[in-house]
Amino acid sequence: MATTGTAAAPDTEWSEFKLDPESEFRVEVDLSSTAAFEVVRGSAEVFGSEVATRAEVQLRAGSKAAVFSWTGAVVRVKGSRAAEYCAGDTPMPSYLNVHVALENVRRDAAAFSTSSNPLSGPSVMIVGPSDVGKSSIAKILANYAIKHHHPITFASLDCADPPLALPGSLTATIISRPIDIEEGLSGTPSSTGIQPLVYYYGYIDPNEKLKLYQKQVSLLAATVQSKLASDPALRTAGVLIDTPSQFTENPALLSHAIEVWKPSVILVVGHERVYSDLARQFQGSRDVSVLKLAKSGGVRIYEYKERVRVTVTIESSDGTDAAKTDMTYTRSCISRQGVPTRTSISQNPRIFYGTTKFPLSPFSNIVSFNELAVRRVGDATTILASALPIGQDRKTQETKIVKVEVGDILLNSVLAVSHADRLDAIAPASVSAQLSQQIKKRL
Ligand SMILES: Nc1ncnc2c1ncn2[C@@H]1O[C@H](COP(=O)(O)OP(=O)(O)OP(=O)(O)O)[C@@H](O)[C@H]1O
Repeated sequence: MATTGTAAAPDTEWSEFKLDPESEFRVEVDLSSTAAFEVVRGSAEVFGSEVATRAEVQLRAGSKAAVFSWTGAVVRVKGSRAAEYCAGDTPMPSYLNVHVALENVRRDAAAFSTSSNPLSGPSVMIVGPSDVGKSSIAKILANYAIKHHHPITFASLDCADPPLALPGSLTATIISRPIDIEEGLSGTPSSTGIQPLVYYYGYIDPNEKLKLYQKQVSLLAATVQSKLASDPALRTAGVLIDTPSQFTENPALLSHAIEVWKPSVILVVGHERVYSDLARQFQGSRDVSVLKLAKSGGVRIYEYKERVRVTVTIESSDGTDAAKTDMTYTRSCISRQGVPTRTSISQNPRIFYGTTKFPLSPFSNIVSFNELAVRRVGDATTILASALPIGQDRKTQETKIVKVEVGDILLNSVLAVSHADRLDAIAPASVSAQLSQQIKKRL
């Protein structure tokens, strides 16, 4: 479909766009300022969340959005935009087909489940390289499930960009309301009142401490599965599992996650080789279906330069504009530049102060160091393999619990607050999702 819209207007004025049925309006906001859009007529959605008519939706600096309409709509936009256009060629019909198939499985699971033979809904793992729209597809499928009144479990194994916690975390949550368009999952209250489940891995690349990462993935899977087993509504709705791009590069990561999560559907987005490997592996299987999904043309890979500019903004932030900056860019920038993760985390005010719509009120809670027991998972010292005790290898060091002497070593560090009730249970325990302590302020 040809691009339609009004001629370039000043940032403060609305520009109107007419959307044909099954087309979407894509907008990329400038890195330095914000924008807003409104659905004037018709019905439209953003990643499956319906947009109210005549309600202004704010878009953060550097963010991208796709306003999709099944039946046609008129949208208008204002603010600083780097790009905007309408596209008629979208993979949304194929995403809807997947949803319909998942919905059939949910319906059958609910209809034929008995106490002696409890049936489960689909467990869907989404796999693909970086920037192909995996998280967006997970959101679309979650929102569509919620439209059918299914509270659904949403797990993210993407430790670089977890939707609900600090980078370095693996998370799972139950969502029963449409995902907030402006704030994402972190701005979507769970009407079930259940806190998100967070396991802290502490690095943004799963390969950095492979054994530790796999251990945390297994723990998250086991906890989610036991929750689903005890709750028929959640079990029949199933689970959506978003994964990091490294799963397409390191087969050990992918096969381990498949082993512990036991997905019934694997959606492969934008990666032929992984799709054909998995399709071959599960050929003829009645338990696992492997499907290939097309990447949306709207998902654009960020240029290295763009990512660097955003990081600079965050690091010199005073809590205003940078507070609205999307972590997606930060994360990629950190990994590319080799900047220590914790520096950028502690200097990103959004994590501690929230956003304009959902402000947080962090507070200091003075605790004597004598009352704190600080432990690090993994031995930071690099010991020669030949110097390790017999039967131990470097991998076992990655999950070792090491005592940390409180002091300067914690400067600029963010600590996870463990739910463990005993020190020797720290490793298998989840951590608090309500992390609002900035240790450096107290040192
Ligand atoms: N159809 C679309 N039109 C415009 N932008 C889109 C579209 N789909 C996704 N995006 C945007 O593209 C960016 C990348 O999408 P997303 O985070 O879903 O990809 P991903 O594969 O999960 O990335 P990563 O592996 O790096 O976490 C996001 O900013 C998202 O808002």
